[in-house]
Amino acid sequence: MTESQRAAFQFRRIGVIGGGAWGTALALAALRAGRETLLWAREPAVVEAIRATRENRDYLPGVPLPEALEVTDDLAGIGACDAVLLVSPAQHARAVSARLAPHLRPGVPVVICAKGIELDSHALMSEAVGAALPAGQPVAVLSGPTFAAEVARGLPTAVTLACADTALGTALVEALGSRTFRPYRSDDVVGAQVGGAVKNVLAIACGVVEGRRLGDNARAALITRGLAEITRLALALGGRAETLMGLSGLGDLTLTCSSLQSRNMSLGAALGEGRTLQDILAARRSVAEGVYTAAAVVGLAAKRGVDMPICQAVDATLNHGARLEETIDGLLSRPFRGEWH
Ligand SMILES: NC(=O)C1=CN([C@@H]2O[C@H](COP(=O)(O)OP(=O)(O)OC[C@H]3O[C@@H](n4cnc5c(N)ncnc54)[C@H](OP(=O)(O)O)[C@@H]3O)[C@@H](O)[C@H]2O)C=CC1
Ligand SMILES: O=C(CO)COP(=O)(O)O
Repeated sequence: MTESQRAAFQFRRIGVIGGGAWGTALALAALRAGRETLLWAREPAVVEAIRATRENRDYLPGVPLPEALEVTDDLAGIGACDAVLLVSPAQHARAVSARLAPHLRPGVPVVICAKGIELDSHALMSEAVGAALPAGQPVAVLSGPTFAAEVARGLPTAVTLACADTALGTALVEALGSRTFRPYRSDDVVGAQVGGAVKNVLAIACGVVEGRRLGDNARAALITRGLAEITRLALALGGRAETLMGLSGLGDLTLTCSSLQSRNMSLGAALGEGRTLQDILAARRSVAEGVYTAAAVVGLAAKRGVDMPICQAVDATLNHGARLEETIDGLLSRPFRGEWH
C-alpha cells in the first residue's frame, strides 16, 4: 500500500455492532490491535450489565472487559467510527444495517462478520447488508476458524479478510491485525461468505454423527464431501475454489466440525442423541446459524442447480420432519460415483 493510500484510511476508532459472544470478542481483538473501540449492543440490559460488571455474562462469561472498551445501546455513537464490524446474527443483519445506515459517514467500511444466508431471500450477507446500507458504502467480510471464547482470551487465531478493494482490504488487515489475531487478505468476498455460512450446516451433520456414535470415519467423510458441496455452491455464485481451501473454507469447516465448543455441532449432537430441535433451541440463548442457513442454502442451491445432499439432509431433518434414521439411510444409499466428476 502506498503512503497516500495509507493516509486515505485512518482507522482510529472501530465500531462493533452486536453484543453477542463474537461481537464482544472482536471488540477485544480491535482493542488489542490498538484501536479505540465502541461496542453497540441492542439490549440496554446487556449494556448496563457490561458497564456494571466489566463482563458480558449473557454471552461471553468469564472474560474481563477493560474500561477502555466503550459500550452503548445508542447507534448514533457509531457515527464517530472510522470502520464498523457488523456482528449481528445473519437473519437480523439486514434490519440492523437499515438502522445503522443513517449513522454511517460516506466511505466508512462495514466489515460483515456474521456467517449465514438470509432465509427469505437466499441472499448472501453482502447482498442483504449492501441493500440496506447507503449506495456505495464499502463492504468487506471477516470469516474463518474463530471460536469467540478463544479470540477473547487472546489465543492465536487466523482469519480471512475479504474485500474487493485491495487497498481497503490491506488497510483493514493492518487496523485489526495483531500478534494473536492474524487476518489474511483476499478479494473473494463471495467465497469467504459461502464457506462461513455453509460450514454451520455441515457442523450440525457432524454433530449428529457424534450424537449417534457413527464414528470418526463418518465425520471425516462428511467434512470432505461437505467441502465439495461448499465449493460447488461457491463456484456457482462466482467464488474461487482456492478460497474454500483457506481459512474461511476448510479452516472453519474443520474447526466447527471437530469441537463441541461449536454451537452448531453441539446442536447436531443433541439431535443425534434424540432430543428435539424445539427443546434444544428453548434451552439456549445463543444463535446456531446453521438451523436457519440449512433451509436458505438448500433454496439457493436449487435455484443454481447445485447438488448439496448433506445440506439437504440437514434441512429435511430440521425443517421437514424427516426422521434421522431415514435421512442417514438416504445419504448412505446414494449411488456410487466418481469423487470429482
Ligand atoms: N460465537 C462465535 O464463536 C462466532 C460467531 N460468529 C458469527 O457471529 C454472529 C453473531 O454470533 P454471536 O455473537 O456468537 O451471537 P450470540 O449467540 O453470542 O448472541 C446472539 C446475539 O444476537 C443478538 N440478537 C438476537 N435477536 C436479535 C435481533 N432481533 N436483532 C439484532 N440482534 C439480535 C443478541 O442481541 P440481544 O442480546 O440484544 O438480543 C446477541 O447479540 C453469527 O452470525 C455467528 O455465526 C462468527 C465467528 C465466531
Ligand atoms: O463460527 C464459528 C467458529 O468459526 C463458531 O461456530 P458456532 O457458531 O457453531 O459456535
